[in-house]
Amino acid sequence: MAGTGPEPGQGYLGTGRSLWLAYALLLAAGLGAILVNLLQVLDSKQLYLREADKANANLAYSIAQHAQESIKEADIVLSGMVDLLERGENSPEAFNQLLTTYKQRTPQLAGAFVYDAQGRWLHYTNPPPTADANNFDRAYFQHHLHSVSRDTEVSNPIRSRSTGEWVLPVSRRFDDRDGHFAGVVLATIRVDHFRQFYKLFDIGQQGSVLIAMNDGTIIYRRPEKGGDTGDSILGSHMFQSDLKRSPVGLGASISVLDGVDRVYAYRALDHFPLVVSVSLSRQEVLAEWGRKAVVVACLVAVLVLALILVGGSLVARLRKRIVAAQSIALENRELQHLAHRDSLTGISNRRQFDHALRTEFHRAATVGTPLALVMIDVDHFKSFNDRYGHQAGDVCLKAVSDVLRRFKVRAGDTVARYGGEEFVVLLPHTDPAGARLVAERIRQAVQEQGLVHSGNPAGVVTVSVGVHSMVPEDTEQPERLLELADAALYLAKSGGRNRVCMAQPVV
Ligand SMILES: Nc1nc2c(ncn2[C@@H]2O[C@H](COP(=O)(O)OP(=O)(O)OP(=O)(O)O)[C@@H](O)[C@H]2O)c(=O)[nH]1
Repeated sequence: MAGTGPEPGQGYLGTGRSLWLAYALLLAAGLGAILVNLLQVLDSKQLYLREADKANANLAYSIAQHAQESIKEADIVLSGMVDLLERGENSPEAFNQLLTTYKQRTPQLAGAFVYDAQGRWLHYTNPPPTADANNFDRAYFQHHLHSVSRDTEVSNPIRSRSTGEWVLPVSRRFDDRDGHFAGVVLATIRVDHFRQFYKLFDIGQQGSVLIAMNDGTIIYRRPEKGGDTGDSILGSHMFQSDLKRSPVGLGASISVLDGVDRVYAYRALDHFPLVVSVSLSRQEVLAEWGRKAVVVACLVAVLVLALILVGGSLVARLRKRIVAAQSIALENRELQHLAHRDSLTGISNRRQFDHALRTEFHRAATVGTPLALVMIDVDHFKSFNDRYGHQAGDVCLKAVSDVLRRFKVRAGDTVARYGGEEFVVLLPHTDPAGARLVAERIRQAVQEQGLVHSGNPAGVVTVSVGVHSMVPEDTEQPERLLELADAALYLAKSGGRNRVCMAQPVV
């Protein structure tokens, strides 16, 4: 009987594919979770770096403002001094008193000084180191001596000759009544002023704050280890690259001074030749991110592992169930097959034949095609059993069924054991002449097998065959065909056996 479900092999194949698909989905889910997490972790890293950039930029702005204000205040002092000197209205004592007042009101100032056209000390807040002290050699003095500009000059940091501390010189020239160079006024800003301000900021253990001249000379740098006042930082990435592109910006590089990898913000001052920068160590900026990333990575790994383990075990269980269901289905199919087979001969049994007969009878009635039934009965089989034994009788029945099997040429043909030593062959689309031909061939084939049967006048096993073919009417029942074929078989038996008889036409 043709099955309705997939073949067992196909079933396993389909199941195998589904399971592989399930495993692949599990793997994809795991990989997807890892990927999403990786992207999130990378994104949060950028967030930390952006936050650091923002903090650096704000701080750089603040210290640039601070530096600018500090120098402007010193410049206001210088403007006042130049004004008084050029008007020549004050006595030396009053002028010195004025300088002292300026210094007290401007705490960032280390001192305020006036030098004549030869560099000699005229007025000062701090006394000269020697009686003949002269500042003609100072860079700021030389600048004003050779420049007609009356602008403020901020020069590279120097060690004060009066106090010995590092100072940032802010200076202007003053002229005599004829407009000739008459000397230089100088206000010095303590480098310590910047140190005190910069130590207020939280820049971590390895961050840095820098104020430098725009030729790369360090005014002050925190941390102090690795870059002193007066040293040059011109080789840094900020001076070599960033500042050439833009006066304000962000950057990241490994420090040429201490080898620390930092992210920084820098800013050139608007009115003075100074640059400030604030930087944070990349390692410190990303430390918290790194810790969180490790925790998240561990959690994701555990989750993915759990997903794979739980999912894998579910898929494995599913696999077992499917395999079990398939083997049950296979067994059922085998049982079903066995239920329709005759256990001795392996051909269809009576039940299967009854089913086929009903099906084909109704089909023939519907379509209007002939349906033939050939009934075969072994002759003198009782005597065969008696002579050769029951087992030999079984062998004989199998041999007859083997012959019949050969005559099942069409898919719709049914060869069945009807009972005992009686067999049937159901032939759809077969008219009486065709059915008779098949019946005669069966009879001959059995005889030609030459199975010795001394109880049979023919000397070998023979069969009697009854045949009937009809185009069933809608009103008729399948039993009608059976009755007529059986009647034909009776005729064959009563007519001497080993022959084929057709059913007599019914009037
Ligand atoms: N060995 C064996 N014998 C069977 C089987 N089924 C039925 N028989 C025997 O078949 C014999 C049938 O005998 P009968 O009905 O008298 O028919 P017969 O001897 O063939 O005589 P005719 O049909 O008139 O030629 C009986 O002895 C049954 O026991 C079977 O499965 N195996």
